[in-house]
Amino acid sequence: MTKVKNNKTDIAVFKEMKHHQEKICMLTAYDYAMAKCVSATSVDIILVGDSLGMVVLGYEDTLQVTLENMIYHCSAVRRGAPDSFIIADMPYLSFHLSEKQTRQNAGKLIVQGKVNAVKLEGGSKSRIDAIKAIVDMEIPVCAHLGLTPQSIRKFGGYKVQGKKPVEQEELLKQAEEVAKAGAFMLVLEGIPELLGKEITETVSIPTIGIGAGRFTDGQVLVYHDLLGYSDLQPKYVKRYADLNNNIIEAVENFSQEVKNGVFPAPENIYYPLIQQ
Ligand SMILES: Nc1nc(=O)c2c([nH]1)NC[C@@H]1CN(c3ccc(C(=O)N[C@@H](CCC(=O)O)C(=O)O)cc3)CN21
Ligand SMILES: CC(C)C(=O)C(=O)O
Ligand SMILES: [Mg+2]
Repeated sequence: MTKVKNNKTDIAVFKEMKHHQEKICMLTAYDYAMAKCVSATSVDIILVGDSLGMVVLGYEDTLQVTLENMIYHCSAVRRGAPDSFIIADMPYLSFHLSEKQTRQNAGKLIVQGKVNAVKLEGGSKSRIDAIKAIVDMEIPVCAHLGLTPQSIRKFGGYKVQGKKPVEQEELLKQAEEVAKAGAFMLVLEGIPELLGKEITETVSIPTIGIGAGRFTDGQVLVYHDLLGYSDLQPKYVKRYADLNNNIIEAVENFSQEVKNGVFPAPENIYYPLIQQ
């Protein structure tokens, strides 16, 4: 199988990857240092997710994240990953109120946040209109369906969506509609594996799953979750590192060495006095 050449700035690459059944890997990043690490890997897409409200800012949910928060973090991620394909989440209330505000906010993420594309949650009639308005501005849009975290008040918690046949039909219909509206990619979150497979086989655009099983065209996780750097452990997360505990151990070693005078050692000192 020939690997699709990925210059990481052309959205056509992702459609080709779907066509060649080459898995697409997406990961979140929220600042300069994280973006530098992620861009040093084979990860194809960096997502500046509104999950930053929870994992970086300590909010209870993603609803309080502002456009200014997103722009601030996007521009830091861009500085750390100058050549990567970066997608920014449109935060709650930034694409719900009017077409004019939707267009203005998407434009600000592109111009001030310096990202390549924006992502917005939902597939209702007004969300479809929002996707069309942004695509009309030559901005690539990634759609996001299923367990959309900005709908937590409506869902009454982070509950797997599309368990009932009527919900499955509705999600399949919405997936077709976001693709028809011009979305170039679709994130599927928190749905049964069979539905993730059906949607992926039905739509022409690449699907990226998080808690959507094995058959989506790619996978996305939250940086902190895969590194063991958050407390959240939903079923779909696999931990590849144990950062929380590693950090606590390292910081405790530092604190002990300060308290017992082991740090700083002579090699950490400018022009150390001769030891007596
Ligand atoms: N750190 C982090 N990771 C995420 O993936 C994430 C965020 N934050 N914040 C925004 C949303 C919230 N997300 C969540 C949060 C909790 C569950 C959860 O507890 N799920 C249950 C499923 C319950 C059911 O069966 O309906 C689980 O046990 O996995 C899922 C997604 C996904 N997003
Ligand atoms: C989990 C992904 C899909 C997301 O939307 C986020 O990080 O905000
Ligand atoms: Mg998000």
